[in-house]
Amino acid sequence: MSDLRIEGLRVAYGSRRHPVEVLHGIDLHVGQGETLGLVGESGSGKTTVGRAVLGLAPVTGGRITFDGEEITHVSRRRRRALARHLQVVFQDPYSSLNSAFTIADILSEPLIAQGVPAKEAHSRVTTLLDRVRLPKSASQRYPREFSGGQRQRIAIARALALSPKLVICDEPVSALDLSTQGTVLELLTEIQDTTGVSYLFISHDLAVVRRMSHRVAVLYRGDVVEEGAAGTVTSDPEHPYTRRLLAANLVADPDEQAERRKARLALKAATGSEGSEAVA
Ligand SMILES: Nc1ncnc2c1ncn2[C@@H]1O[C@H](COP(=O)(O)OP(=O)(O)OP(=O)(O)O)[C@@H](O)[C@H]1O
Repeated sequence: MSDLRIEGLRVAYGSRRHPVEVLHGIDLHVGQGETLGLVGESGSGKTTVGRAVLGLAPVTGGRITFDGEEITHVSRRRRRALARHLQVVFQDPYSSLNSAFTIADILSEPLIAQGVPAKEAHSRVTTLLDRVRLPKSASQRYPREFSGGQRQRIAIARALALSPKLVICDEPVSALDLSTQGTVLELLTEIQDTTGVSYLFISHDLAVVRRMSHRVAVLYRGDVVEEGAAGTVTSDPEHPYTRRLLAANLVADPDEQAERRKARLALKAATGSEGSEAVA
């Protein structure tokens, strides 16, 4: 079973004296084998929702339950144990994999952290690589030897190592070119079909969310303004904000998008800004 419920979730950054609330009491539900797409413009709070589920955001109100257990605030020990069921794939496959380790080490590390003996963990690497359609020979290589799409497939393999019930996919294809995006999305769908894993699929791209999700929730400035079946929300939205989002997506020119993405990546490379953490 996999059942994630978010009820009245509030998150505030800043100091205790000067809190800045970025989620204003939102409700979301991700059922067994389901993909809930979470869409919204930059800064609407999407990543913060994922971080709150992983215990990485300052939650000030509401509750998060997973399979009936309240996980809003749990001990470090319990959080580590929960990592067995709750995993994450981040946007940036360049910084989410530790460049100092071989792929075999990267894929076996979550298993070892959960108490699987090293030898057995290493023996599972080939199966994991196979699942994301990478050859066995990849195991002795380093992240820098792979393309962006291949690295994202390695990140997906790592997230799957513990056979989690739910994976938070936070903009998992935004850093990839269009054809590579397709391959990675197809892979995520195939994995869901065979394993029954649930996804909380975060993206600013309504087209990607429409393709991946059973249901879609639209986040606007920290509030869920619309939620429903993916087809309905993305083709016949009720809320004016969703309509604007849809219009913006429809007029988006793929070449222009590619240019913007290139500029973002160049900026990231220059400033080293957008980091990401691994959750073992
Ligand atoms: N660690 C932090 N400290 C202070 N403010 C933060 C922090 N992380 C996020 N915020 C703020 O919270 C708001 C929501 O951010 P969040 O990253 O969740 O949005 P998002 O919808 O995922 O945006 P993007 O698509 O750009 O990643 C933004 O105003 C952001 O500036």
